[in-house]
Amino acid sequence: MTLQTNPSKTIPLVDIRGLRKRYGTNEVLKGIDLQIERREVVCIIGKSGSGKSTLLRCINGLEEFQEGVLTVHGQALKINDPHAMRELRQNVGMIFQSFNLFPHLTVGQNVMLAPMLVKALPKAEARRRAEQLLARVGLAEKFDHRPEQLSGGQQQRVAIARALAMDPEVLLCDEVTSALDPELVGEVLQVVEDLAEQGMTLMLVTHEMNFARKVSDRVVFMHQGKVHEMGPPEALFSRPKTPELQQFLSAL
Ligand SMILES: Nc1ncnc2c1ncn2[C@@H]1O[C@H](COP(=O)(O)OP(=O)(O)OP(=O)(O)O)[C@@H](O)[C@H]1O
Repeated sequence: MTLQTNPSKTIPLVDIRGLRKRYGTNEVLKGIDLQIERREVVCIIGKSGSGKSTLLRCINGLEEFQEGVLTVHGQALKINDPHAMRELRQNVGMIFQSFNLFPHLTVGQNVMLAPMLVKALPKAEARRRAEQLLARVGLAEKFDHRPEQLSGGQQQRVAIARALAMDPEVLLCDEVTSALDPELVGEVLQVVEDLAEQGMTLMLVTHEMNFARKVSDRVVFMHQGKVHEMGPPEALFSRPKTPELQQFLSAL
């Protein structure tokens, strides 16, 4: 009898091995090894300049890297292969600090655009999906509004709906509340928390430590371009092992 294995059970959704990235002579990622399982919520923390954003940008192909292997859903990221990169971008959603909505389109059109252009989804279907997603982020009634008529928190929730419209396997969030007024942070974090509870695989770069503690399955502390320490949030925040993490946490 041959033993059948289920590849989706054995291969991490995101698999990063020996990743090195340089800007000129400045090595920003110095050999990252990190595996993210399906449905896992991983928060990445660390000082400014430790390479957190660069790591996320490598995962969705926005940045080239010089060494290492990065696979998503078992497919290796090949920056020079446009077909492979198109597939990757469908599997990996990303939300940035700035919302980057198209100002001349309505909220609904912003959410419908990529599925129609990239996935060739018929307009009626794209509309139905956009309506569902906007309802999911609590903005059903804003479908025909322009982005400028929305608060920053609402615009970020539209950006989340737009990323979800491509049905990504994993969603990368890069400091999604950093550009918001403090009173608008909570509504966006709540949407992200809901996604986590619904089983979305998430990688979040965040400075919101309470949030990281609450939603993460695992927290990764980056320091000088390396994964310096990682573990479950209780252990990492309450019993940091390295002086660098102790220092980082005590400076907050
Ligand atoms: N496009 C670029 N060109 C040259 N250097 C860059 C570029 N982007 C980032 N860097 C450098 O790479 C290093 C890591 O930057 P990165 O933005 O990944 O850090 P970070 O941990 O996300 O910081 P922050 O918390 O401030 O966003 C920094 O030294 C930064 O100056």
